[in-house]
Amino acid sequence: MSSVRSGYIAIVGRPNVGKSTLLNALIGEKISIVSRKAQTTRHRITGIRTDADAQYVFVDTPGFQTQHTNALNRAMNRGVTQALADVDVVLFVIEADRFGGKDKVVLDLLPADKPVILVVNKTDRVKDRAAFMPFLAEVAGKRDFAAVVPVSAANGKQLQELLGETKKHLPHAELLFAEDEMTDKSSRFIAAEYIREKLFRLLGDELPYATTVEIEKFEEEGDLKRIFAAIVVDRDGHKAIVIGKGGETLKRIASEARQDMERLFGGKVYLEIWVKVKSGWTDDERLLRSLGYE
Ligand SMILES: Nc1nc2c(ncn2[C@@H]2O[C@H](COP(=O)(O)OP(=O)(O)OP(=O)(O)O)[C@@H](O)[C@H]2O)c(=O)[nH]1
Repeated sequence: MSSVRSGYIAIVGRPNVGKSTLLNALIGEKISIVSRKAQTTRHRITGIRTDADAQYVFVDTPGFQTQHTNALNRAMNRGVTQALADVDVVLFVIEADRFGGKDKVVLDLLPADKPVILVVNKTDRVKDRAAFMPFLAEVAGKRDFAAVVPVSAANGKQLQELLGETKKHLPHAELLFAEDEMTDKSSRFIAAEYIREKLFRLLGDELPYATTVEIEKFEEEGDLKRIFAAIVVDRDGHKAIVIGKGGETLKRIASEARQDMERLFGGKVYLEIWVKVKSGWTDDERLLRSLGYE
């Protein structure tokens, strides 16, 4: 049996409990964007943390990111539960000072037979320590949690404990992802990867084989990033596919990629994308290199 553990983890919870902050705190600087191959799997990988003895692969569970309860309900119907069936362990995040209806909605979605760790976040905000213990006990009684771990994602408190509890539920397995599949590439590269990922997701089989993304300008002003990107195709017909009827496809690609970037970069993003035809670009070695395909 391998002494290394490696598995999939979903971070769920109602909007605003700190899921993105927690993910970023757990994976640190090492941001891993999925390769094209990996995107064909059911989950989108949002980050990978590799320690000497464990690899934690965090996956996105669509539906939990939303601010809108209606959309959350719709997502539930689309089978969020099913998506969770594949992960090894679920981190269910709540805030340290409340457990409300929306938390309950999420909790009720979690498969009964899956290890779920209750992550009580934002402990730095707890003022009334005497009231916190009974609160913890009450929430902890709402299901058979694999563990209960109070943390502060923002201050990096108790994250080792959380990783330790999480690790117990990862299968003994060789690394799911080789070290070289993990990147700590530049924001520029990540921006391009997000757009590629949307292209792949929205166009699927229709995606023209020779398509790539070029970041033409990447400007930062405080918290705001202005990103100008081109989707490069090699035929006019392909351009039409990427743009879609009435520009719908391109609009969706841009809007979804922008939301992902804002989540990852933690600030506002202004994203402008256009589609460029460069015939025969696949043969142009210099261009390929400039796009990161060396
Ligand atoms: N005080 C405190 N604030 C936190 C902590 N973790 C996250 N926050 C704040 O809580 C807010 C929501 O955090 P996010 O990480 O965006 O929450 P989320 O669950 O990913 O939110 P959605 O994307 O809407 O689902 C932000 O303002 C964070 O700065 C924490 O440990 N302590």
